[in-house]
Amino acid sequence: MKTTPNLAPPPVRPRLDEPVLESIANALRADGVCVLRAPLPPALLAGLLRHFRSIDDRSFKRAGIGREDEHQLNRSIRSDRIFWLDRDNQYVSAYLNWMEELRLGLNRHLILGLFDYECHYAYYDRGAFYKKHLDAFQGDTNRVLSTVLYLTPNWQARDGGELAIYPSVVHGEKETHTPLLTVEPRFGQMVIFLSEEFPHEVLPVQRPRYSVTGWFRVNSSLGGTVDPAS
Ligand SMILES: O=C(O)CCC(=O)C(=O)O
Ligand SMILES: [Fe+2]
Repeated sequence: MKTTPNLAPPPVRPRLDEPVLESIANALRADGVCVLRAPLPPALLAGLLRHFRSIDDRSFKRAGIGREDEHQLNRSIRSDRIFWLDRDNQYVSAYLNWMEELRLGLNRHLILGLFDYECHYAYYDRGAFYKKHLDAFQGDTNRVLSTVLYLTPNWQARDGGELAIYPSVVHGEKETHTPLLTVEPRFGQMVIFLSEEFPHEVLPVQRPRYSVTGWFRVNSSLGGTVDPAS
């Protein structure tokens, strides 16, 4: 007799506990950056990675620089491939629910006026990188907070692909080349930082690297239209 596989129930609503929210808000207020070792349940992480891996290679696009011009490709700056997310998948939907709780919580704690969240999967094949950049230029964008959730299973130091975050560049001062901190892309780890503040780069990857990158945005559009995700 054929048996139906015993599928685990979907992770309906992973909780964002108040103490965790407070620690994120405090770190962002004090340092502008926050690293969380494992904020999401393993079942959700596994579901996301399964979904990520099930997507056809051809659906992943070469990432452009700047949201407005997807065609402005510059492989010397970045060589990852991306897939924008929506609520079609139950695990993505659960992730977006958690992010929505975080958005509301951060608005309560930090009065940031975060309006929405957009995110994509990012796939870095062996040899891929993303050179030093800012996710937002002051006054020129509505991205306020950048988030990255890492999904590479069993990451080891020799796999590379660390995220190096550099100190904020003060106008007129020389840029430093020593990172403020280096985030290892360990499975389940998440980093959140102020998009306009910190230049950062993804060091060359030695083994396929999986992540979910996203941005909390403010609605800075005129005339009531929110600019769409590219
Ligand atoms: O994956 C990371 O660690 C950072 C990615 C990034 O900086 C970006 O996509 O803008
Ligand atoms: Fe970035």
